[in-house]
Amino acid sequence: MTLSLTPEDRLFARVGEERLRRVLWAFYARATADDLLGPVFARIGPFPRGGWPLHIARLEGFWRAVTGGPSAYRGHPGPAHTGLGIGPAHFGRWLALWEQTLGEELPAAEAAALLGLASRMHPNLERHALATPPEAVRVH
Ligand code: HEM
Repeated sequence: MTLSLTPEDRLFARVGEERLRRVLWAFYARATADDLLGPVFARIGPFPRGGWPLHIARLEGFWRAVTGGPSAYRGHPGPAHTGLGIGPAHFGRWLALWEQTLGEELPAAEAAALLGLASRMHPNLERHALATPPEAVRVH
């Protein structure tokens, strides 16, 4: 019998949970120090303290889920990006830093796969980012 696993199913095992965690801490160290992205992440607290351990744990759950690993993540990434005041420039920078971090932390195939996943999520997340927050919608 042949197991028909997609590349994403095997991705979590290939990356490994320790390396995934290292990627996330390295990425957010970079993102929080970035002139464009940093101020947006201030809401989570001073990196690496404040709400960061919890936030990274949440993001780890998300990346475990999308790479086919065991995960208890049940969040809604789209709406989390509404009302932050971010747009295409932020996403462009986010993806550039993601690519840079992946290139430093992972072998080329795994780096490319994780970059591909984020690139595919980009349009949907950006659509949410540009949407009007529900609380700002005027009711006539
Ligand atoms: C393709 C690119 C991106 C991916 C894959 C991504 C992924 C995520 C995920 C999975 C969460 C957690 C959602 C939850 O709480 O369940 C999150 C939250 C967040 N993201 Fe992103 N993100 C991206 C781009 C960005 C950009 C460009 C910014 C701008 C700086 C940003 C800022 C944030 C912030 C501030 C939160 C926390 C929101 C809150 O709970 O207060 N993200 N992101």
